[in-house]
Amino acid sequence: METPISHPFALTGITLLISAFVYKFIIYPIFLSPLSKIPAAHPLAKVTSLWMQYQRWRHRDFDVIRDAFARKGPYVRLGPNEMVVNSIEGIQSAYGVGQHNFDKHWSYEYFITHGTKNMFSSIGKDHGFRRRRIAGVYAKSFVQSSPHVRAILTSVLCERMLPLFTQSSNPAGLDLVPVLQSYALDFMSSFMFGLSRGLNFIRDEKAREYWFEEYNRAYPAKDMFWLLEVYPACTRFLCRLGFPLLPKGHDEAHDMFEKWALGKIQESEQALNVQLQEKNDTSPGELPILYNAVRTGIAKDAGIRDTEMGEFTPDHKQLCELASECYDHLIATRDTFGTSFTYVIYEISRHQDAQDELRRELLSIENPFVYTETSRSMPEPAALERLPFLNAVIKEGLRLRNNTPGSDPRVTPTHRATSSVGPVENLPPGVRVGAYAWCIHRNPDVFSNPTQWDPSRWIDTHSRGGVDSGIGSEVSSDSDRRPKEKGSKPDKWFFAFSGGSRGCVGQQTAVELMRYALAAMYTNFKTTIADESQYPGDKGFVSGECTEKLFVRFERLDNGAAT
Ligand code: HEM
Repeated sequence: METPISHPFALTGITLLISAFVYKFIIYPIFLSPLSKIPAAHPLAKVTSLWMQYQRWRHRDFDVIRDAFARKGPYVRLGPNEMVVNSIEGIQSAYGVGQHNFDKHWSYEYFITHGTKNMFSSIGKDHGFRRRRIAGVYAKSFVQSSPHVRAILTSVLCERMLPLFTQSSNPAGLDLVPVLQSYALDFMSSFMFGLSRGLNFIRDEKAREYWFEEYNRAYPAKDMFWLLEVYPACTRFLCRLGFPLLPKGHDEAHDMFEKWALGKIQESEQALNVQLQEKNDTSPGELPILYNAVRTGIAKDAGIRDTEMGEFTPDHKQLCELASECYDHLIATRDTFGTSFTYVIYEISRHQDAQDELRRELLSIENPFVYTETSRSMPEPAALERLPFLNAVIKEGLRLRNNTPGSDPRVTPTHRATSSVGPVENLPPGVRVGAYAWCIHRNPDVFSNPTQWDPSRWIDTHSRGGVDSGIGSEVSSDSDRRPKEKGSKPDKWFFAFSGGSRGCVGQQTAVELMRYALAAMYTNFKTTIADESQYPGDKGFVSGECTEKLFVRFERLDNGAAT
């Protein structure tokens, strides 16, 4: 009797199946795919994404990618459908604007909260639409001129942070990481909800510690592989089966933050309602700025006119959308600002000559930020913006310490048949493309002695004409030393805030916060490193568990006069 396998049709079928398999999974990716022209980080990367996923699981992904760039050049293949880039042309393709803007990878869906998308987790037109609602309140012109922003900054800086530095006479120093995280979180939460509804972590250490602990449960740096690379639903299912992939209390911590954010939204709605009904001038700092911007956007989309805003009451779905957006900006702040800014201060504290130069510059302005029991005279934003050295130390710090452990992945979009990334053409939709500012900022052809902290690389001593701090300024100055002109090579390669239409919406605010804090600190204090044994310097990332510590000594100067 004839066995099924010896039947000629069955044999042909199996042969065809094997041929199709070999073609699709071996011949096509190795020889025919547009990605086959890109050197692979590892031979297996040509045919399977498992090699890269294994590196991610072991937290070795960054190391293997950095080594691959060194060995293979600026375009490296990580899988049959994945590549990373380390050139400005590559970045401009993947992180560009408009037509050139790629979609975000699905892993960003992890940042959906309250069952609804926010700007960070949305793609395509939906993203642009959400971003337009809030871009105005993050614009430099708004941040620098709003009396509410100034009131919040004065309160957080002069009533919370500077008194802490003044009291910090311990020779063992003050751990700066949580303090600077708190500075940004206190400011941003007040910017969102109004000063009296914002966080107060600089003063309330216990509340801060509890929040940070829960945060690490909700966003466990070590376990993010499971949440970002394996579908969260699948991860949760495996956890329910008993696999300990996520820390205990992960879901509860998430729920706690969602409830907390929704509560703040309800408080802000009540406060705003009173402000709209009374039509009085809101006390400085009390307007829930971000909440109001998102709420106005939602109301306008629902057809409410400006004159009817007082009668608008968001329903539950709209309140969730408001909570999701505002809470996401707190996550963005927690994950980036404190770590990057600590590094800026770390380098200034290690380089006393640079610190003296910075202090001289800060004391040279018309209204220096001298802080005493009775005087809190904050300079105007433009006076700080035009200081070349102040802006240079910020930019140099951000050059060396800015990156998340991941590559902020994009994917070639579905709305066109093929895309190009730098010289690599004809990429089909769905190819994952990533980049690391950490690597981009250490290119020796762009940044001489790239691993050296050197703020002078951001200063031109001879140029003339309009001055641009390179972090969003256009101010004229009489000094011979000017920030590097916009469009210079290092400036073009500056990628700390990412780029294009999905670049950091909070960058002007972040830089403003840094300028003011540095002006306050270095006009009035001298800083030195007390203990850096638990600090990774420029080797670390932003986000993560923030277990790093940097102890800094603060020495009060006599009314800001340099010692
Ligand atoms: C030094 C501090 C900061 C750094 C280095 C930084 C860096 C970045 C980067 C690299 C991105 C792009 C991420 C991606 O493509 O996946 C981003 C996006 C974003 N950042 Fe920041 N950021 C900082 C501070 C802030 C602050 C203070 C806020 C507060 C609002 C903020 C809010 C955001 C938001 C909402 C996005 C998403 C933008 C969008 O999807 O259109 N960031 N940031």
